[in-house]
Amino acid sequence: MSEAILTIKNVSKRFGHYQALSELSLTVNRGDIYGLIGENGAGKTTLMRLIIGLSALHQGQITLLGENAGHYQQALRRTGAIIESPAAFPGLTVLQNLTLTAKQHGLAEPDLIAETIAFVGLTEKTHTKAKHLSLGQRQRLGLAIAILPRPDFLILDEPINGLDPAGIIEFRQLIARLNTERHTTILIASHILSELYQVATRFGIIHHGHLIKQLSKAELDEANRVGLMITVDQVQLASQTLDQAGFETFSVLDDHRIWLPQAHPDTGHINQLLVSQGIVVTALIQQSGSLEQYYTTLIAKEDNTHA
Ligand SMILES: Nc1ncnc2c1ncn2[C@@H]1O[C@H](COP(=O)(O)OP(=O)(O)OP(=O)(O)O)[C@@H](O)[C@H]1O
Repeated sequence: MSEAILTIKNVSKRFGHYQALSELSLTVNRGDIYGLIGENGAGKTTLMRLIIGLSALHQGQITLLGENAGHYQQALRRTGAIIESPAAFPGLTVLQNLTLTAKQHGLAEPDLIAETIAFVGLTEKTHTKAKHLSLGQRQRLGLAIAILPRPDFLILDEPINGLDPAGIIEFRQLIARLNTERHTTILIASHILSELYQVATRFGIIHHGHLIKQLSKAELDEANRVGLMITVDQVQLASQTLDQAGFETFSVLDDHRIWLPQAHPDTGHINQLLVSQGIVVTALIQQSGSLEQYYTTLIAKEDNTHA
């Protein structure tokens, strides 16, 4: 069973008469890259601020790394966050900023700072003041500050806002490496859904302060009918061949077509496999919807229901 790193149960938050979050529940499991999606003002930042105790929780329950909000002892030490803007001091160099963070956390390992600077690709900028870094470099310095104490859990609010395409790809790769190499569980909010799709393993969609959907990437792909459509002359034989080759889930749609759900980058291999059995393959077509399409359709349905 998956271990929950963050559990949010029935959390509501009001600002005066304004209901920013309503009875919101979600779970982030160890190893997830959990993508939080929602339009401007949906409540993502409000939720992130509640999680790390920047804002007081009055209704509902938040459990972070086994401790309840309001009674955190170790949970915040094990959590890194970039919420709103990165925490670097503009007049300090990259090295000075990280030295300060190390002191604040009582970290004395001599190689940790240089390793972290290298991890985010800022070695050449070690002695450059934060205010002289480009936006992308400043974002990476913010990330370095957040990950220096090697947190188990990382919260990132719109970390790629304003970055150029190359900067976005670099940042996405850093997030993926943190997750695979350092096993960091990550909660990330972003409006750039095509990027979020590429990095996240689960998604939560917030709309007007409600969580309207939580789903895994596989469920999203299934809902979007992401998969491979194969058209052949002998559907029976093709089905047996795929079965024997270990393809577990596929459906025979009619006399000629087989549907393999989820993305299959190995179309060449599948083609070869079928052709080697004397099957004529007339088409192998990858079909894909997008997270953006899924999200806009869901929001439109939701708004219609409540119109
Ligand atoms: N301190 C506050 N006082 C009053 N209203 C607030 C406060 N903080 C947030 N809000 C309101 O709560 C709603 C949710 O804001 P929040 O910043 O969480 O949205 P968001 O999903 O992060 O949006 P964005 O994508 O624009 O960052 C907004 O309507 C905002 O104006």
